[in-house]
Amino acid sequence: MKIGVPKEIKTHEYRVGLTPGAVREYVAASHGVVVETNAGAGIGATDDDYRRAGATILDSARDVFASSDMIVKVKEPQPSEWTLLRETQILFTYLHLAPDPEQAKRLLKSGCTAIAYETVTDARGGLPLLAPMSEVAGRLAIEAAGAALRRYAGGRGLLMGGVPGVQPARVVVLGGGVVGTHAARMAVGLGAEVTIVDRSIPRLRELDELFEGRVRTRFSTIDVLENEVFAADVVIGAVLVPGASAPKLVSRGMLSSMRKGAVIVDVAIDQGGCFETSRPTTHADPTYEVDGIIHYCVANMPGAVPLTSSQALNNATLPFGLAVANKGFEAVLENPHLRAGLNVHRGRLTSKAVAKSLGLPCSPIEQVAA
Ligand SMILES: NC(=O)C1=CN([C@@H]2O[C@H](COP(=O)(O)OP(=O)(O)OC[C@H]3O[C@@H](n4cnc5c(N)ncnc54)[C@H](O)[C@@H]3O)[C@@H](O)[C@H]2O)C=CC1
Ligand SMILES: CC(=O)C(=O)O
Ligand SMILES: [Mg+2]
Repeated sequence: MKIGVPKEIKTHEYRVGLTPGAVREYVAASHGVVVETNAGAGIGATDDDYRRAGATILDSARDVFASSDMIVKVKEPQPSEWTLLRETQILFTYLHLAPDPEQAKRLLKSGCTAIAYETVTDARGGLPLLAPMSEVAGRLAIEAAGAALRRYAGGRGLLMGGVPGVQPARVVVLGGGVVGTHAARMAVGLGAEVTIVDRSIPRLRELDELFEGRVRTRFSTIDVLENEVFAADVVIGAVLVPGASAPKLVSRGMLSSMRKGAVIVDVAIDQGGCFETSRPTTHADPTYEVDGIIHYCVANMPGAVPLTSSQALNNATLPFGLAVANKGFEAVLENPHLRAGLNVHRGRLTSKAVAKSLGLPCSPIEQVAA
């Protein structure tokens, strides 16, 4: 199969779909790889590095899309890429379609087969292609919150861990999955007072054991959410219902009862965000203020640390990408975890959660594969 890697063009997105090391693996498995010139610039990989790995360098995204059976990317296609996608082409990337009807419409119209990293599953019930970026984003969330808490940035003027004799920041993490756990680890490490709110009691038990009493865990109810959010200096939004739009846990009305200068980092923004007042921002202009509360809602946080992120992402995507390259759509049909990743096929939506969030019909895979 011919695999194509265009350069990422989302604002300040420096990751790359395939690293030179991953290209070697595809080439070793007898696949051809074409890479857009400068696609690896963000991780310091030159065109020559890709040539040495066995890739052919092409001058434009148009050429890459035109000559590939499968496109491996990082972020959802941007408007200029929509028209380059072809019928029967496989697209393997993050999509986050639930809160993005325009993207869904374009993918359906293209006739392509789109596998979304964020809904591919594993045998343990996890999301193996989302997890590495959630690890990165969770850790970055605390760095972002620390910067936004500074007075000149509009924040409360608080040091995350305080100093001896002074109250540290109160950090409340909504959702104790991968993002939430990694955010909590960073916040605990800095000396903050950390509470994790989740609606899964088994998960709260695991977190209690993992952190050995260094975080408070709370079961998510309206009362608990209000009490915790109103007393917080930092709230991290890290909930996920796979494939679906994020539940709105914090309304605009609640902001007026929060501490002025408190910081919201809505990591779940790629699924629409869990604060009513969240809207996607970019690394170029990451924060804005509503009712005295600083909002940070960057939808591609890991793009800021592309060396770490591209490596971690490629480690996770490689076995799945190779399976598709080796077997084509048959790989999706025979592997339930890749099947969970299939969002769009030949003009139909195949993910129940995505279709429900978009209010569109869902076609089971048996129908679309026929
Ligand atoms: N902005 C960015 O750059 C990035 C965003 N993300 C996003 O971060 C979000 C979280 O991802 P993960 O941590 O990997 O998900 P996860 O599935 O590991 O964890 C989600 C947690 O949310 C909990 N939850 C669900 N509904 C809840 C509710 N109503 N109240 C309380 N808890 C609830 C679940 O029980 C689960 O523990 C996703 O939307 C993901 O796409 C991930 C990476 C980068
Ligand atoms: C998960 C995701 O959306 C990202 O890494 O940008
Ligand atoms: Mg995203």
